[in-house]
Amino acid sequence: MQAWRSRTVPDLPATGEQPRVRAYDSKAQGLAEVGPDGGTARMYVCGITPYDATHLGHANTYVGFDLLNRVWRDSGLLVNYVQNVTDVDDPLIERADRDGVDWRELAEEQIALFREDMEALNVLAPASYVGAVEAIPMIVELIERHRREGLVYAVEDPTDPEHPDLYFAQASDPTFLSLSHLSPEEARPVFAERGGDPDRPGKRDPLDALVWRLERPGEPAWDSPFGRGRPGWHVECTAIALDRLGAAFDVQAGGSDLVFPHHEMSAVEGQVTTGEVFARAYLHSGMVGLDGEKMSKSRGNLVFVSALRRSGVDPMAIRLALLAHHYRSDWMYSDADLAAAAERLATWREAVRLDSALNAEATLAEVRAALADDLDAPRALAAVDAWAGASLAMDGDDTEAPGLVARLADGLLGVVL
Ligand SMILES: Nc1ncnc2c1ncn2[C@@H]1O[C@H](COS(=O)(=O)NC(=O)[C@@H](N)CS)[C@@H](O)[C@H]1O
Ligand SMILES: [Zn+2]
Repeated sequence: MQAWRSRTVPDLPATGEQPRVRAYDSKAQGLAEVGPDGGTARMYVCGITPYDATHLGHANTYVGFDLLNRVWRDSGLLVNYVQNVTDVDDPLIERADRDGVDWRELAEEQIALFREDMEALNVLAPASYVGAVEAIPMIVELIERHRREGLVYAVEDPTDPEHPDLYFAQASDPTFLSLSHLSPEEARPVFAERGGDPDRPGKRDPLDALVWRLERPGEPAWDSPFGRGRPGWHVECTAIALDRLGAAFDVQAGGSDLVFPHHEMSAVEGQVTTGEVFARAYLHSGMVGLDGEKMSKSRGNLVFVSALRRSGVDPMAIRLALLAHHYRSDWMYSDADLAAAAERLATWREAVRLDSALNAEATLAEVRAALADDLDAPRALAAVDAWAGASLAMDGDDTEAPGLVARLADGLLGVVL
């Protein structure tokens, strides 16, 4: 599937020894260096389920991990960034049914909107942007392999004997639950809340995840050696990541609501396939809320990037409103966030238009140090605030500085001044 267009990332001068970027790894439950010493960094950031796109929660997650992409590039690494689109799954079909539209059309229209929003927010496009539907052949191949190895079994469900759907046996990977650090008892309600079916009769373990749902009337279905049907959610990301990135890629990322079951399940299904870790680190962004509740499709309390853009809000102000909060923090969005961001944007733009200003090499070094420390964007923004404020208050004679800050704002923070 086609991704979107990315602005070129400006080159920035060296400022001494570059610190290796560290980020909080949910599995290790601590900061870990992420990415290789050299060569190509490999990152998989789970993509949208294409309806209600692109709300500020989605944007918070993609802008957050866009920083890692930019920091890696700035340190001289190439980046192989892969993102999926869950363009077939229960929630999408349910929404299409609710709105009386074809689920394919809904997906198509929402993916187009998502691409536009990502481009406007200056999020660098993934090298591979892969839809679940187009990935079905590789998903079927992976399930067939797991079936041959006895890792996937048909559920003999007395309440639904015609549909012995296929499930992945979590017991096949002893490291199951080591990503979320949940006990089976804690995991069970979370699984039920996020698309799982722990109470289905006939499963070997309540936490076993669906990998292939046999065709029901009115549901989309594709041929497979194990009957017409469609893929489960988690196996989609395992198949795409293994196909495009291979085993033990550097980072698997997404919002904190993906830790369990989604990333846990994708990881075990990947690990039993390759015998290696699925990802070396698992990074998760915090939840953006509105009026006291997490912004979510089910609640419908959503603020859309496209609506803000249509109302004349500069997408760079939206990006700055997001960057003002640490990517791992849960926070409540309010219009005040946007107003403050617009102010900051105006100040930065005024300062980079000065003919000369205060030297900005220390600012560049501070922004780099901040982002290398668990993508600390608020600290990076404060460094640029300090340079802009001081440069607007007194005459600086460095004619290179304004251009350098404009380039570092774009290259490292994705903020185009
Ligand atoms: N309120 C929110 N705040 C922050 N991130 C959010 C919020 N809601 C959703 N996200 C993140 O946005 C990304 C896309 O969410 S989604 O559209 O529901 N899609 C999915 O989770 C799956 N298609 C991943 S394979 C996920 O990483 C999710 O964690
Ligand atoms: Zn995913």
